[in-house]
Amino acid sequence: MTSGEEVVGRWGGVDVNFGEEGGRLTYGSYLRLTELLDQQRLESDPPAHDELLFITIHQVYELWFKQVLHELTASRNAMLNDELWLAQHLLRRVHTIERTLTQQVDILETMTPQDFGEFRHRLSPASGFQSVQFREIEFLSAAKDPSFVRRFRGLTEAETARLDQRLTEPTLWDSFLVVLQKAGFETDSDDSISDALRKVAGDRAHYGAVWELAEALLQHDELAAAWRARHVVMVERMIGTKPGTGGSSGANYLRSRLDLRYYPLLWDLRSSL
Ligand code: HEM
Ligand SMILES: N[C@@H](CC(=O)c1ccccc1NC=O)C(=O)O
Repeated sequence: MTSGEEVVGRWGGVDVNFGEEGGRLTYGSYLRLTELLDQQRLESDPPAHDELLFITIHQVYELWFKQVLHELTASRNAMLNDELWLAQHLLRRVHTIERTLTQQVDILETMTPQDFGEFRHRLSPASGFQSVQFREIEFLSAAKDPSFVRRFRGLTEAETARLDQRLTEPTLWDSFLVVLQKAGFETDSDDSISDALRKVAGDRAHYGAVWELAEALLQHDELAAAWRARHVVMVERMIGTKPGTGGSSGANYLRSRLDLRYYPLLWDLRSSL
């Protein structure tokens, strides 16, 4: 304990205090539950039964996106600092979150298209397309596309600043290239990078940590693709071929995003192994 803090109890043989100025921390105050549980406001009136589920699912997604950004940013920084074990450890945590995010679609699919139809017309022009954190994850992973920032409507200043920052800062791929350079490889062209990847893959005894990192990046890429595929099938089940509330062609637009890969050179490598 630091001096000046009041000891107000003992637990398991150790002195404990109950937070600042002796105010007792509770489960609810620590987790800010009054604020958190007061954030579900329905648009439908009279309230559509399933709208609470729809809002809850999306809010849970955004909380996990926040965590994913926290971990990916730290993993990127770890690569830049030559901390390869930490970088792959954090990526593995991200994988487990990403699997959970894809599984969550099952819960939303307990909603029928008819029940979604009760409140869907109230949502326009809002859409998942406007998820800033989702786009931050794409930018940080390596898929930087400034046109998304231009197409966003109604961004706050802080959100624009966050996206601009993600567009300028190093991606996970940039930091992986630094790892390859520090391992003695040239990375000035796709050919030299592919060459380096083949050497790493061919001598795992020597380049084990670099190989594990490459595999963890590929896994992140694969799990993002799995989410996109799961999302579009859910969309077809819910709204068929209707246009999206965000103004796109709907499932057609989403299908055009299915081939997106963050790390094409890691996929190309497969053909030469
Ligand atoms: C009933 C469930 C859902 C339907 C029918 C649906 C439908 C759509 C449609 C049609 C689009 C294309 C943009 C547009 O609106 O024009 C879209 C985009 C998107 N949705 Fe959903 N969505 C659903 C649930 C979710 C959930 C739970 C999330 C989780 C955050 C989500 C995240 C996104 C994201 C991130 C995009 C942009 C994808 C991209 O640009 O690649 N959606 N959604
Ligand atoms: N774009 C969906 C509506 C939707 O799913 C949505 C609406 C508002 C906020 C988030 C949403 N989720 C994903 O797109 C649709 O066209 O039905």
